[in-house]
Amino acid sequence: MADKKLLDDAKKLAGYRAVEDNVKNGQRVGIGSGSTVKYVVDKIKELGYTDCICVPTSFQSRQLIIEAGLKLSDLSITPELDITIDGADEVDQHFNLIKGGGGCQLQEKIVAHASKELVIVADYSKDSVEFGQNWKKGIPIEVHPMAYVPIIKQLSQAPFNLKATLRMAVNKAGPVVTDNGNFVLDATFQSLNSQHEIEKLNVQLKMIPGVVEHGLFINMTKKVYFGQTDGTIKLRSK
Ligand SMILES: O=C[C@H](O)[C@H](O)[C@H](O)COP(=O)(O)O
Repeated sequence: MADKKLLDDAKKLAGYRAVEDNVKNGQRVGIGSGSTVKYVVDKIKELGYTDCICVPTSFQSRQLIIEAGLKLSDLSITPELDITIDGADEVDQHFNLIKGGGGCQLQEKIVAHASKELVIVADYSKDSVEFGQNWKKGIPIEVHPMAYVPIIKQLSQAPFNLKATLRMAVNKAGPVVTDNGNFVLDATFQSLNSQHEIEKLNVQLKMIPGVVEHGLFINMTKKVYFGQTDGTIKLRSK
């Protein structure tokens, strides 16, 4: 298992640099969720960008914005954003993202879609060549609670052939309940070999009644900052 301090330092590098390179004071900024995004908010605060209007993607990121004393908004007040900076659980060579390890995929995708640009910040462990190479927990799928059993069944069959399990809470009895009151399934797969297959799955999952959103983010980002163990940053862009 990767050293926690190394990972944390790498997250910080990526989060800080992404803000320095991409955010200007006064912009409308979507704030992603997860442990890496904390450093994004820290840097916006440190730079004194108090005119930035920040739209959160979860309860956690809302708290980060409030605690940093930054301007909080939402999509009903600020429906168009200049940029969103968010983390990811995996980024492959084609910039396919797996997100939702923290259960925030629904609001994250909505906010990213409302943004002109999505910039991803991550530590080196998220950097993959092949899809699913590093992230073994499967694709997070947010579902309406009443539908979770039929959806698990449907996912196990063709054309999906996914093995989905209900994500269970750690310090609470029962399932994880998202910020939107839904459940999360984690769907592992045997092989998703081509970009075509991944893109097909991206659409097919959304067609299942009861699936609210999923953690595949395809064709949504062109810029990813990976913090490295040696204190450098690997920037991948297209
Ligand atoms: O649901 C959580 C989000 O998609 C996160 O952005 C993702 O899990 C990455 O989180 P972290 O920065 O903690 O690795």
